[in-house]
Amino acid sequence: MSFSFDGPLLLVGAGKMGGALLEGLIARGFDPARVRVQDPSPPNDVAALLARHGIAAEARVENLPSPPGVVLAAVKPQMMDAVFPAVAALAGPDTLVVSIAAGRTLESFETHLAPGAAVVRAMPNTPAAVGRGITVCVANESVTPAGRAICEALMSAVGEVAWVEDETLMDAVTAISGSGPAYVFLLAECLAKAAVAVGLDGALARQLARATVSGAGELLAQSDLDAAQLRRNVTSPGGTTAAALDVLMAKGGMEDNLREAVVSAVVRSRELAK
Ligand SMILES: NC(=O)C1=CN([C@@H]2O[C@H](COP(=O)(O)OP(=O)(O)OC[C@H]3O[C@@H](n4cnc5c(N)ncnc54)[C@H](OP(=O)(O)O)[C@@H]3O)[C@@H](O)[C@H]2O)C=CC1
Ligand SMILES: O=C(O)[C@@H]1CCC=N1
Repeated sequence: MSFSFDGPLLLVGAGKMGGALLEGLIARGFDPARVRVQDPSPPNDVAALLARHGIAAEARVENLPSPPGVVLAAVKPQMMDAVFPAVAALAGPDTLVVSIAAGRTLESFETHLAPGAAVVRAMPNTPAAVGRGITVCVANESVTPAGRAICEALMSAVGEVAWVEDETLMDAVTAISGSGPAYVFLLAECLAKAAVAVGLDGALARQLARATVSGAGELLAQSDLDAAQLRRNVTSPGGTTAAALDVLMAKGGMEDNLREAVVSAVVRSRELAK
């Protein structure tokens, strides 16, 4: 994997998502010596990752030997206006700014940067930590093909990458793939609770839920069949799955519920832009 930019990678906000990206990048060969991290108090698991690779977590990064090649802005959207102006002051003419903040527009970064600054708005997800993420990106007009290639190299190190040209689609992307892992983890939680309700002990319930959700996910990833066919393959006529799906697929069931949930996430993403 080649990461062809000069200067350090400056990660601003090494929390759950910034930490997951860094973990994935280092695991796939990004040189930790090129990383600077601004985060006054990373969570314990990220602090341990940084310590393992000799990376300091700095309360505020000020003295860089050269402008960062890439700034990865990964603080909470609500904090970005407070944090980003000082970070923007470190940027040079060739710095590529990549924001992963939900809702925050390209314009909200451009206002703090010199005219013509290259900015990408990206939406990754936490499976990036195990190289199984998906990131959707949109670039402003100043991002060159080389800038896109740098962003593509960074994000494809931790999973799949897709680009959109219409920034307004990013709210929908956020609601689907950014937040989506939480919906799947909730499914695993609910499955484990249901298992207990029908008589299994908690440990076996959690084991079955974890193996079933991750195994089904892996089958979906590896199979040529689509999700609907894989579902039909489990569903013997008149059998147990059909009995369960009659409940889940009833009007007001999972499809309606998930659509409402996604719409709610889209609305929230738009609110975070303000
Ligand atoms: N979590 C996810 O699945 C995804 C998150 N995102 C986006 O990633 C961003 C981060 O989200 P997430 O990782 O969940 O949030 P976290 O709160 O886990 O991470 C943000 C980190 O920034 C730290 N921080 C606070 N102040 C500063 C500062 N002045 N300079 C640098 N860092 C600071 C926080 O510390 P402290 O906790 O002490 O405040 C925290 O460690 C958000 O914008 C979110 O929209 C995008 C895709 C998926
Ligand atoms: O919940 C959030 O706002 C962030 C963005 C997508 C996933 N987590």
